[in-house]
Amino acid sequence: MNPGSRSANLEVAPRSRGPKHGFSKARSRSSREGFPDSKPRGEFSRDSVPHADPKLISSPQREDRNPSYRRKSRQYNAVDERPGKWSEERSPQGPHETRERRFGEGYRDGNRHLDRQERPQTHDQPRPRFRNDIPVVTEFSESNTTTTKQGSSELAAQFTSPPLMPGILSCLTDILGPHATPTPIQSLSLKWLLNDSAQVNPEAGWKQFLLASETGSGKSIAYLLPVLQNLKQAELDTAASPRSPLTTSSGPKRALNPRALILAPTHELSRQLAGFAKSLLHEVKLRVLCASRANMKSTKERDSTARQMVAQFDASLGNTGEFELKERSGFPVDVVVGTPMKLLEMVKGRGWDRKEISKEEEAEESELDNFGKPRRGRDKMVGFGKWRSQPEMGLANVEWVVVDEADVLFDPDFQETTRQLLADISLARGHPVPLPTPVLSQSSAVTTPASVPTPLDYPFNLILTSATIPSALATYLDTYHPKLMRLASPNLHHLPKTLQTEYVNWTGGNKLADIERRIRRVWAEDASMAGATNGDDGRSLSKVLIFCNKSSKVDELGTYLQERGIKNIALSSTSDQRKRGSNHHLDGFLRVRETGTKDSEDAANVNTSPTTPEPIINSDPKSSPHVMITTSLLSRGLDFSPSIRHVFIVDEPRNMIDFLHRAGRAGRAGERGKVVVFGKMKGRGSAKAKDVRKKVGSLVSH
Ligand SMILES: Nc1ncnc2c1ncn2[C@@H]1O[C@H](COP(=O)(O)OP(=O)(O)OP(=O)(O)O)[C@@H](O)[C@H]1O
Repeated sequence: MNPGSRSANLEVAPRSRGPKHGFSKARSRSSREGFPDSKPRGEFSRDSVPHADPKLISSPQREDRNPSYRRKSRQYNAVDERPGKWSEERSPQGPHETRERRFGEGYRDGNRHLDRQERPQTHDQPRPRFRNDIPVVTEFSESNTTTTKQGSSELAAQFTSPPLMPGILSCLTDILGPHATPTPIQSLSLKWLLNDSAQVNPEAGWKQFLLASETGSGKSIAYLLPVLQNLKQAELDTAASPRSPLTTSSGPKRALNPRALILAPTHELSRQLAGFAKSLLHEVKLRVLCASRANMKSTKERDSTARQMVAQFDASLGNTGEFELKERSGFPVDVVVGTPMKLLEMVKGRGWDRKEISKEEEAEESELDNFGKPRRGRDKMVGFGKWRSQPEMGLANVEWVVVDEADVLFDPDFQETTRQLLADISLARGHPVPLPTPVLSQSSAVTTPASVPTPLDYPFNLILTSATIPSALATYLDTYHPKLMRLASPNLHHLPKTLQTEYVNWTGGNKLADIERRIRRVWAEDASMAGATNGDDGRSLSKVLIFCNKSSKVDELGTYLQERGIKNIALSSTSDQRKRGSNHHLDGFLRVRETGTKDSEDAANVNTSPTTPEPIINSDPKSSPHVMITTSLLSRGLDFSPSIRHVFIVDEPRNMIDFLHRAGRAGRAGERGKVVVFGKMKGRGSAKAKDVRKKVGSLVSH
């Protein structure tokens, strides 16, 4: 810990003196691509923003000081928020339902809560009011933030200090290029997680960390490097007594006994993370499995077992022999990536969360669901024993757990599942922890303080990552993880520095036509830029990612653009493409890596060398989709291609957290990007619209 620390467990990386964003290589590439440097309309002057005190994120003084804002505020009134505008997002099912909606169509990934939103809703009950604005953390305030002047010298400026294993380092170099340097959050992670001497909890030996940094700042590498290196090192250390997952004393034998779990809110993100982890392991050969239900080629998901999953996983590797089965009876998978609900299903057996009912009840209930509708699919399976499958995964070997997008997975609606899994791991490892009953509310209070909550000391290393720390997560961490070491980048809770902001006014006519016009303008600018720089005939037309609040709007906009010759992919939680068992529905939009490795069914994104600009394949928007329309479903964690240089926010952001994540799908890894916020300039709701704009402005990096 730095001598100058005011807080015992929080460190913020010092501001880099090098490239502003810590992505030197990527930045030079984006410069080559000639992204316009001019300051966009509606952007606040970065100079007017005081340095990195997150408390000032919503500073009301900013626009007063900024003449640009006063001028622009006459032009843009941002967005309409008439009472009842969000009525479709409000749910008669109570706060659970409401929050599922608010977090973007719910992340329906094997998470039972999330399926509820798909059920028919009645509209005769009072609708709960939304809290429009979840404050973007006051947690990292000056009072407990260390600016680490002394600490800066201790932070890694290279990936070689502290040393990475040669195999991991060479894969990392393949991915990022030879000149890549760690981003601030990676420097912190290398210092605190990789360096064994930096034990935070020496008595217990288990580490608890939060990695918090803005979108696209490399949090995946920040946690993957220490986790993978540690796993490999442990394997080497026990080489004399070979690892034998099936011989653990506690718990029954399982096909899978991973040593690390990575939890993510969607299976799309799980696949991408699994693929990324694999790309770091070509040489050190640890085995990563993405436990995504949709991975299975079989449509009968009930028939899928861990054994089948591993078999398919092997098949997807093309029989390269890269990951050999070490024991005929077992599958030495080291890392399993998946949604908490999917992993729980593998641990407890599918159907573990269904209630047991009597035969009479069964007869009564089997035909109709709670809403009186005929049961279909999985919901039809009632009655213990008929639908419950055998557990497939053991947890006794788990020594590392990463909770990616921790603010979602510890959100009051999802934390029950996440914490159940963490408690199960603890139990399997012989150190049960209490499963706390109270769920923390959004406010800083505990809703049902049955007893004084006891801090959770899990018997494994726990890493939480997030680009945003809502107050609910801050409260949760304060309550249950007081010893957790918080590592934060200085740009936390701001938009990436390379992301510009632009406001577009609705013309007052057809909003869909306004959106179409703005898309065409993007391509016109691209074409003229390409023409001006290298005579390119428009091959470098960029792609546009559009976020709506509702599935119905996604479909409507998709159809409208399609009819006007703009091919697009409209994707919401209910889209059939999501069920196909791969990330192919995101093809052309996710970042592609160029090592020749096949993008396998279970998410293996291949490596890319940043020295080679990403190829623009079939860049005609008439023949291949250049527009993706979606909801917040795809706003979390996904590493979108640098060819997405524009994110359109066409519906009023539900809160600034959601906004940061949506906007952050562009401007990643030092690439230039632009977030275009559509809004209504005049008429009702202008006060709130100004408020939205003010808040967005205060997220701009300085
Ligand atoms: N040190 C680095 N130099 C250059 N590029 C990097 C570096 N670290 C990571 N990247 C690249 O940055 C991109 C974004 O990384 P990543 O997805 O881990 O960001 P993130 O912080 O997890 O974002 P989000 O909050 O949206 O999940 C990836 O393509 C990754 O390869």
